[in-house]
Amino acid sequence: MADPGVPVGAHVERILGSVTPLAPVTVPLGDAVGLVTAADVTAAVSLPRFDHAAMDGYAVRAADVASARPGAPVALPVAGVVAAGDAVEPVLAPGTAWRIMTGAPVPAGADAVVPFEWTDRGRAQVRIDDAVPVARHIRRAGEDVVEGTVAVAHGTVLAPRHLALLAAVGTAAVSVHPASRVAVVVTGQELAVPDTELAGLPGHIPDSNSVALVAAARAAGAQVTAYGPVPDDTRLLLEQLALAAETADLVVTTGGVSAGDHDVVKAALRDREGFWFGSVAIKPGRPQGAGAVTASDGRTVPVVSLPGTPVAAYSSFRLFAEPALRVLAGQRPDAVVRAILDVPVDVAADRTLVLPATYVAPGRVAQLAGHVGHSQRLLAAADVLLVVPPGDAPLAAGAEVAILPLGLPA
Ligand SMILES: Nc1nc2c(c(=O)[nH]1)N[C@H]1C(S)=C(S)[C@@H](COP(=O)(O)OP(=O)(O)OC[C@H]3O[C@@H](n4cnc5c(N)ncnc54)[C@H](O)[C@@H]3O)O[C@H]1N2
Ligand code: MOO
Repeated sequence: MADPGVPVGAHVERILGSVTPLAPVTVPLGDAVGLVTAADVTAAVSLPRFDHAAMDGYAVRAADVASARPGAPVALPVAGVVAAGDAVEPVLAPGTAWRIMTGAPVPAGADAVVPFEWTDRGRAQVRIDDAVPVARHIRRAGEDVVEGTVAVAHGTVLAPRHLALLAAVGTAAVSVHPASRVAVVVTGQELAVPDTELAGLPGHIPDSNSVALVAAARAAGAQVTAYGPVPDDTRLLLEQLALAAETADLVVTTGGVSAGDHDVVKAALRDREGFWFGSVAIKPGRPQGAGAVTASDGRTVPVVSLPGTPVAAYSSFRLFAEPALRVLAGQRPDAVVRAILDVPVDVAADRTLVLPATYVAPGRVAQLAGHVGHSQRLLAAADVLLVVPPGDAPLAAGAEVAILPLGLPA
């Protein structure tokens, strides 16, 4: 009877056991997109920084124009003009108006802005056709963010909107966990780099795992270096692994982890302290390995060893390597996304199934027809992978299921 394998969650936990967030660095906002804040960021200046006009028009005291009605206007002398960027601190005397542009500081003493459309746009004197309530068309200092309060919290994945907010509250640089460095080491003497002329090389196939995993790690925000293909030789593999660990925060290997005569990754690492090779209760992706090596500078570099079969390599990367990348980046390891099944799916009693599926409507997914376990064509055609945990009965239409989205992050 085959080993049922350890549960998916237990294997994730094993990997995360040797992963800690990367030490924070301070980077300019322009370099921070996609990185995670390592501390709360407080506002250096309020937003808005000062009371400013929200419309082009006239700053007034609301009381001075309270009697204005269409047909019974009020006239006020215009004391001056202030535009956005004028380095002035104007003062409004009672019974006067300042001509003011959107974004300009509201003169002290004014408490409302009358838009041009309600006036004759006069320059020396202005006719105001209607009353305005106090505070109308003024954006108050600090009404959005008050100086000294938290603008962006610790643990935020910095998107363009967060960077804009940080800039707006006077922040030029931010403390973040740096982008992780991932080494992808593919193994297998059958592998040829993709532009190799295969005609004279019977038994060889294009290396697609390097392409997939380099791109997947980049899409997850990592800086990636590819090593290999490494032939089935433990000495060469250990050399490449040691080299890879020197400049990586995580090493991902593919191939050579099952039961064959040439399963080089397992042969090279299985007896090392801290390494584990065995079965995970999942299909595809049953044979897996994990451990850590020590770089020459003393860093512990986690190693995630994925099976070579391309669909298993990709889905295992998403399930087992990405949580480690999230932790390195300062995020929570899990990023569970769910969808509703449009049609039932079979489950397995003893293992998680990973199945290609497409969206049939927003939030509703259906397994792709013709699933044969290792089809790279179906993986490429899918929108999501269903992650169906072990169970006793098929999951019904309408049931919620965890998914791995396959699109690129927005
Ligand atoms: N006797 C057993 N045989 C196998 C078992 C088992 O339990 N007992 N498990 C099977 C399962 S499940 C999987 S998955 C594979 C995983 O094997 P390995 O990780 O050792 O991978 P390889 O043997 O190196 O390769 C498997 C397959 O994938 C192709 N491959 C590998 N690397 C690449 C690449 N970079 N690009 C494209 N294709 C690649 C390789 O040529 C093989 O066809 O083991 C089963 N066997
Ligand atoms: O576990 Mo493997 O099912 O062929 O990826």
